[in-house]
Amino acid sequence: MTTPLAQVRGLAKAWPGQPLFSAVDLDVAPGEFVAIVGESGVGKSTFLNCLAGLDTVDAGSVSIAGREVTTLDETQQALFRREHLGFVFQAFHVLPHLSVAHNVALPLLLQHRADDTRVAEVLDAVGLGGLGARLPQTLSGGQLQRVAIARALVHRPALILADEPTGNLDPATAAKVMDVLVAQVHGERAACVLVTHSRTAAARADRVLTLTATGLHET
Ligand SMILES: Nc1ncnc2c1ncn2[C@@H]1O[C@H](COP(=O)(O)OP(=O)(O)OP(=O)(O)O)[C@@H](O)[C@H]1O
Repeated sequence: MTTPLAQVRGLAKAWPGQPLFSAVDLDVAPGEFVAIVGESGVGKSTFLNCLAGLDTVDAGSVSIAGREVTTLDETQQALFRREHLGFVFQAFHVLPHLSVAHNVALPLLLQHRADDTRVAEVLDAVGLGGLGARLPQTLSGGQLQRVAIARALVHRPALILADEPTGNLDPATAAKVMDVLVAQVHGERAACVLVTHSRTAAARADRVLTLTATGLHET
């Protein structure tokens, strides 16, 4: 059996006065695409943040690429994320004063691996070829979402975490974005955890799991 790229055991999380989930177990293999669905407010985005070390956990362990993420200090977590993770947030977090190409290049620049050819390649892949010199404010919401996706993929991360990446897109563009994610996962053997309310997007995953208060369940 392939060693999991991400392994979660007994994860539990509550906000003050608001228990979310407990007993969450998950294995994601390299080259595997997992979709997580579930009722609004159950804690899907929080779960992704826990995987990325962006939110603390109350119990359990998260191992990614053989490293126990929950025991790293903040600096170590930031370096770990930079190298191993690509994160597509619900809010795009695109930097307004940088060009589209510069925004997409950031993960490479942070690792001192500038690569204009790769930036052009991912912009092409998400249908934004030729828009690299533009400023984000001149793009539509759907185009900004694709900038965020290109930025999450540009450094070929081992694990892609995507929070509703097609939420702002029309069906045709959403399908194209899912094509890019699937190609990255299956072509580059990245692992991907996608959180979505879209049945169409979830259907592109290898496995669909439902998050409830008592864990992740096969659907
Ligand atoms: N930093 C935070 N501090 C306190 N409560 C929070 C925080 N982040 C999220 N929550 C609360 O935790 C609950 C779960 O939020 P989360 O966004 O993880 O759910 P979700 O399943 O992704 O929801 P949706 O499908 O609507 O996006 C919500 O009630 C939210 O208000």
